[in-house]
Amino acid sequence: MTTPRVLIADKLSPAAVEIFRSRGIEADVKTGLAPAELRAIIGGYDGLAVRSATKVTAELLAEAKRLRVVGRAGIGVDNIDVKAATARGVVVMNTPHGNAITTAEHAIALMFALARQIPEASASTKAGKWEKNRFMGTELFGKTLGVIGCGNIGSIVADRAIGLKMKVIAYDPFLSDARALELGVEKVDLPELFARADIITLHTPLTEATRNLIDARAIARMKKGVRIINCARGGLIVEEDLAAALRSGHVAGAALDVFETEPATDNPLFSFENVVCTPHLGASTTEAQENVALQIAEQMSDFLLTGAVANAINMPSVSAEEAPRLAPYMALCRNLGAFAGQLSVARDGGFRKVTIEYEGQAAALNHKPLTAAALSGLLGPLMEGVNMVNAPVAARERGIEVAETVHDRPSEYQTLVRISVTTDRDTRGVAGTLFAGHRPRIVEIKGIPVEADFAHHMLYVTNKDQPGFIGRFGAVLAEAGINIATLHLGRAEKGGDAICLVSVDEPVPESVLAAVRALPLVVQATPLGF
Ligand SMILES: NC(=O)c1ccc[n+]([C@@H]2O[C@H](COP(=O)([O-])OP(=O)(O)OC[C@H]3O[C@@H](n4cnc5c(N)ncnc54)[C@H](O)[C@@H]3O)[C@@H](O)[C@H]2O)c1
Ligand SMILES: O=C(O)[C@H](O)COP(=O)(O)O
Repeated sequence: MTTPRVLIADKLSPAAVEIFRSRGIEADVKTGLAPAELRAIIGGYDGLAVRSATKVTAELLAEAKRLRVVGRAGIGVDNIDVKAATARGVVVMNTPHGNAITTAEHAIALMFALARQIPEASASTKAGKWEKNRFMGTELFGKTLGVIGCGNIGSIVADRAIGLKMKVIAYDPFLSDARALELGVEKVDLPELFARADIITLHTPLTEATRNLIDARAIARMKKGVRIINCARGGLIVEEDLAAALRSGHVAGAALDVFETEPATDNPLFSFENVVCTPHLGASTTEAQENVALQIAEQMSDFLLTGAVANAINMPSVSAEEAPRLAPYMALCRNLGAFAGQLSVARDGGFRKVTIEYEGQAAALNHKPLTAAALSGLLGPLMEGVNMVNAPVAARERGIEVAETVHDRPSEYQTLVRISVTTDRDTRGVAGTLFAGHRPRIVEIKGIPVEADFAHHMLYVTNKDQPGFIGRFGAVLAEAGINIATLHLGRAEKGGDAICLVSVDEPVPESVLAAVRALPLVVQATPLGF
């Protein structure tokens, strides 16, 4: 394996470089590059590590021919075109917990800053004004805090606010009653939160559903004198609507760490005295930056070196312990998928449904990545650059139904995976096992037992089980100078349907295939490659 190369494109703690290098990965730090500069060099890297500054766009990904992973040292991935990355088979991973406490603390700090006008009071005091009567604050004790988005950060904010003796109400469509009880928050719907909260704090990701969540209509439903804190993402608030509400006095103040356009150097909200601003500092503590840098470097290294996948947005997880155990199964599933895919495309042109069955030891494994591997093999004949990241999406986009069945019945084999593909004409199944615990081997084709290893060049022939086939078949290949490496036969019953799977030392030319197909007793012949 060539040494993987990673580009660190945003400012990360030096701990990240140390981790990459200690794992034998080449790491270049090039921050502040213009999009064109980044596009010009991205082709040389297997991994890209970013924070929120670098925009990982479809245009950038189009140049990233060798890229396998984008690592976000932080939480929000709205600066990464995850759909485009997925389509190109690039894993996107983040560090979901590394900066959560730090960001929650920033939200609490902003809440105090807002309640006591600390930034303004500090600036005035330092200017020698001693304006003791100008700054009259508001107590947080007993006030109602409305938390919108009660995930990792929102729940830490809630916990700290409860410690301050605030009443916490929360709106989050995915917050269960049990979790709300555990957190000590009251679960409410959005209109109720707007109507009751003295202070509102936002902790949702920026998605199409949350964009412009706080607009003029939402603000009109809030209490007069409400204060709003945003440590999540700029696009959650319509900034002109907030400015209008600050002007009218409906909103008493706002504290913003994030802005619709960043870097925010010229924003109409800057002119308000009762608006506290920080330059996207939510995650900026030494501790959090150390956490996310270490974590993303470890995750990316594990993936690039062992195939382990942690905290991926667009792929099932594979733990570092599982990765070596799953590796031979992934090869088995990919090859079985490729077998079924090549056969179905060659014979019928496409598939409608694929069923993947796991039996014996395979039944106890994490089968999501195995199914993804099977789909990547299956779709190989239909699309270029398919892998475990983009195959499940590609299958969905093509309307292919994917079913997984895990059997707990005793299996004839210690471990078995079977892939059945339904086309408009037929359903064909192929099953395989791991020989000696690691070597993928075919054990059944269309219900007919046959034992064969996967090989680079193979020829799959179905024929009538009658004397004379093997001699003629061998002669056709021999006349064409094609050496048979292995030959495996199977039949449904004496004199019935039979199959012949051979591995050969070179690809079988079309003229030879035609000669094989013309032989008496031959039903079909399909070249396969693995
Ligand atoms: N300012 C910063 O520096 C900084 C730092 C870290 C994270 N963030 C931002 O904070 C966001 C939240 O981070 P997290 O770690 O708590 O994420 P999380 O995924 O743990 O929590 C997000 C919560 O939002 C909820 N949610 C989703 N859609 C919603 C909707 N329409 N209405 C209400 N709730 C909804 C989810 O159910 C989830 O519980 C991140 O996506 C990121 O954008 C900002
Ligand atoms: O989503 C995040 O993790 C935060 O917005 C932090 O962004 P940053 O890494 O650019 O500080």
